[in-house]
Amino acid sequence: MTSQNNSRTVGIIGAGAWGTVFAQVLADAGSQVILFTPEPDVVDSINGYHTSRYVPAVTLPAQISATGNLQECVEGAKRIVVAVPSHAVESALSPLFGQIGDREVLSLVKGVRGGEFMSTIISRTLGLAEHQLSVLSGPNLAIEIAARQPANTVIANPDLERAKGWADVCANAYFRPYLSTDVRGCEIGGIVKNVIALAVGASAGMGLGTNTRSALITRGLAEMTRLGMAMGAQQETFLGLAGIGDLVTTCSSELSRNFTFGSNLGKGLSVSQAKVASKGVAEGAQCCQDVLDLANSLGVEMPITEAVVDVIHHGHSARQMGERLLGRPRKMDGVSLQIVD
Ligand SMILES: NC(=O)C1=CN([C@@H]2O[C@H](COP(=O)(O)OP(=O)(O)OC[C@H]3O[C@@H](n4cnc5c(N)ncnc54)[C@H](O)[C@@H]3O)[C@@H](O)[C@H]2O)C=CC1
Ligand SMILES: O=C(CO)COP(=O)(O)O
Repeated sequence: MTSQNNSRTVGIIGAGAWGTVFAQVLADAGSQVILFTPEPDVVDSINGYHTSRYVPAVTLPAQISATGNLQECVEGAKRIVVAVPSHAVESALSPLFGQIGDREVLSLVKGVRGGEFMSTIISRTLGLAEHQLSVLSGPNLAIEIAARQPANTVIANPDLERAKGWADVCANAYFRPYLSTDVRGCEIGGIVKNVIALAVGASAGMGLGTNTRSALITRGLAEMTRLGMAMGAQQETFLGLAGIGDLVTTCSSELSRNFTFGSNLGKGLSVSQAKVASKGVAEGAQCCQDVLDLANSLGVEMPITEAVVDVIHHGHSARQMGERLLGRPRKMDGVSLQIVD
């Protein structure tokens, strides 16, 4: 099936859980959507049966088709969405360098690599002009949205008209975008919440309850905000959907791969066992070292992130993580904006 070359055709690169469900969001808002994935069984399943193993028990709208040919995905598309995991962004997009023209691009990716945010890497890899890329981030568990449960999100671009353009294309009866000019803040929120969800998941896996969860969410918000402020983000972003909103969702749901990954660690699985058990990419495990490196380069203190890195990369147990955080020196309550707290 090929896309129709009209103003409502969107090409999505990446047909995992979020790319596929976002295709449904766009189709329900009136677009034709063509998904690219290198997985032939997923192409066949979407084109032949309107189903995908990434979103079980969901029948996708007829306006969605799939292709294993990257050029076919983008050639008829008026707008382009990037929905691959952070580690695959460069390999997935590099064949398209210089071919996007003046079309608008939207990143759904939540990750950081080598000190660079996804907006920077995607823009460079595709050869985009300034502000051609918008970022979508918020409390958006794909499986809930697949069931058309109400969800809000944030679309960010320093040029608000471009963010509005994307909001017009994806707003529907159950999906409501808010707007922001704070791309960096939205990206930091979407990254750090995954790391904190690993810690919260680990505490849940150890059998700990809601007090521990609230403590980690609150102090996690402080870490996220400190890093964001040190990087020029706006403080209010972290009190919005892309900050506390996504943090609460990801730290509260067994639908979250990061929460589940952490929970498996808390139950005693090794990092490699937890990775095998994971039903999709857990970006927090992929990116926690990058977040810590970024924080260290700026002199920002992120004790929960540091403890997560020690579990993911240095063989610490979930129990050791808890002991270490509880043994820290006394602090003042509240979100201090001092980079060292
Ligand atoms: N699943 C969710 O609820 C949400 C996910 N996100 C973010 O969206 C991004 C993608 O996540 P998911 O779709 O959930 O991942 P997933 O783990 O469900 O699927 C990953 C997809 O990427 C594809 N892929 C891998 N390498 C590729 C390549 N080189 N070229 C093209 N496709 C490639 C795989 O074939 C697979 O279809 C992540 O950064 C995640 O944090 C953001 C919000 C919600
Ligand atoms: O970003 C998400 C929810 O907003 C998805 O979280 P997980 O990647 O942990 O499943």
